[in-house]
Amino acid sequence: MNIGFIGVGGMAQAIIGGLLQAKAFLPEDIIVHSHRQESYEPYATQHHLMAAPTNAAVVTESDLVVLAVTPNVAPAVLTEIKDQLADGQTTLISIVAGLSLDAMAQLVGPNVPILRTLPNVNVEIGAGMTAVAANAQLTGGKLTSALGVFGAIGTTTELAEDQFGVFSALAGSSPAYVDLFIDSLSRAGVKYGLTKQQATQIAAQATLGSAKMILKSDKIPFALIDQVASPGGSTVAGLLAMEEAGLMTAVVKGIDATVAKDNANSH
Ligand SMILES: NC(=O)C1=CN([C@@H]2O[C@H](COP(=O)(O)OP(=O)(O)OC[C@H]3O[C@@H](n4cnc5c(N)ncnc54)[C@H](O)[C@@H]3O)[C@@H](O)[C@H]2O)C=CC1
Ligand SMILES: O=C(O)[C@@H]1CCC=N1
Repeated sequence: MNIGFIGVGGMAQAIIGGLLQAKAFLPEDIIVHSHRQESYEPYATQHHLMAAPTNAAVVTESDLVVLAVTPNVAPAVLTEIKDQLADGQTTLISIVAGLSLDAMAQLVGPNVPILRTLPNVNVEIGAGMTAVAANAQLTGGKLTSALGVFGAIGTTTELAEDQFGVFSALAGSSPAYVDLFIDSLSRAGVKYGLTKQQATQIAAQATLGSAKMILKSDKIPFALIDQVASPGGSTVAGLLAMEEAGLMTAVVKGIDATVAKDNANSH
């Protein structure tokens, strides 16, 4: 089984890094091509991957092909590789935000098995959160293989396509928002005399532990707050000050803006 990548930007590199770390694919079974030869060739050489000369060649060489280009060029790339996909032998896996199964089928034809996914960058360390939706052509062993790609590098969840927008905000974009939160905690630590490195390590480890607690607990996060906020203590003072500054409203507004932009870009 081999896997090709069309587009070798930030997200493709995160997936490839995760797959190599998980030993889900051998380096020589990973084929890459993207727009700029000067960036994908050195990347392929560095990681001992196969570099293909064209997008069409990636499809011809691959059992699974991951479309990892930005949404604005995805339709043109799908049109470019349509003939190589037409026999339905290669499974198309898209990670393109906002691009529906129907829109893809209209571009590549009705026989192609397609898995629409929305991974997040944490796949790079095997801790991804990926939404998946398969079309009717993707069944049996082909479906198992396609799902296995993301199962090897994190958690997957089957999702109705009309929920991909909110998923993209809560899982696809949220690593950036959590990074902002951790950096804000860390900056506050610097304000009180910690080094940035110390403060970041402390804030990141505390955030990781809290996420693990939430996943393990049968309580909602709001209930866990009360476990931390001692009566008359410092945490409740901090919580009230954060709320006065509008933390929850700011987060929900951020998600509203993310979902609105995803909707505007979707087809
Ligand atoms: N960055 C993230 O955390 C996530 C990104 N995505 C999706 O992943 C896709 C890629 O995003 P990024 O990696 O962030 O973008 P990027 O800009 O880092 O990578 C895009 C890649 O596509 C290549 N490319 C452009 N035109 C091409 C063409 N005609 N043929 C072949 N390759 C071409 C570029 O050279 C580059 O390697 C997007 O569709 C995005 O919606 C989905 C989930 C998370
Ligand atoms: O920013 C973006 O458009 C993509 C979708 C989810 C994460 N990154």
